[in-house]
Amino acid sequence: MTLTKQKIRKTIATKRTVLDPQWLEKTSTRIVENLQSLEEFQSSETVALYKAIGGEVNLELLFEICWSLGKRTAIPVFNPETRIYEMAEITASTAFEIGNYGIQEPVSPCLLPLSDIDLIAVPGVAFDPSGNRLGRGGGYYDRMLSGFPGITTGICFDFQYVETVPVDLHDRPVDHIVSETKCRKVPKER
Ligand SMILES: Nc1nc2c(c(=O)[nH]1)N(C=O)[C@@H](CNc1ccc(C(=O)N[C@@H](CCC(=O)O)C(=O)O)cc1)CN2
Ligand SMILES: Nc1ncnc2c1ncn2[C@@H]1O[C@H](COP(=O)(O)OP(=O)(O)OP(=O)(O)O)[C@@H](O)[C@H]1O
Repeated sequence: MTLTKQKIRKTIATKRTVLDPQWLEKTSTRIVENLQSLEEFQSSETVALYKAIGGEVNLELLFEICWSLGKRTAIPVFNPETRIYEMAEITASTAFEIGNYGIQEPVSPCLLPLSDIDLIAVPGVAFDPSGNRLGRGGGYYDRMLSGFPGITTGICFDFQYVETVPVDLHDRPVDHIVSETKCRKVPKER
């Protein structure tokens, strides 16, 4: 029997609340290193990252690394009119404020069309070997990714890599899953 989405969210959320901040930082650094070893990351000119909340892998280091490599970076920003997330460019001089769901967002977003983005680093509550992703439940990334032609890379700690994630029709699998121990390439559908 597959666990329901709600049940997996609860199990992982409990594990996330007890993470040691030092472990989280150290392990996030290893994940950032692993992500940099991906060929698709190396060849990307524009990458979308995220501003971490509640026990998520912290990608803060990666923004500066991207800029020093000449890559542009973006993060999701909430559009209150459409109630969907869009991508906005982030530079070293971007000013942030606390946005929707308590996540940092740029004060004056400079929107980037998804077609300008080569790779999206996707946060998740859990991922499975087929690249299926369980998110926080808003369906926001699912909606963004449904119109995205580029590479998607799931970002998680090993404890979030589970046997199976229940899938819905709208769920789009990611192309890779990067954790602290490895970069997993998701096998293409046969
Ligand atoms: N860092 C980060 N940015 C992101 C996402 C994400 O998962 N992580 N999103 C991914 O789509 C979008 C925001 N979606 C979100 C959806 C729900 C909740 C949330 O807190 N929901 C429940 C609690 C569930 C939980 O903690 O797991 C709540 O409202 O209380 C947060 C963000 C866009 N930006
Ligand atoms: N591409 C889409 N188009 C329309 N509705 C969608 C789409 N993707 C997801 N939804 C809706 O959003 C809701 C939440 O979906 P789901 O439980 O898969 O979220 P999630 O992937 O865990 O969340 P998130 O992507 O925000 O992290 C569902 O009611 C689903 O029907």
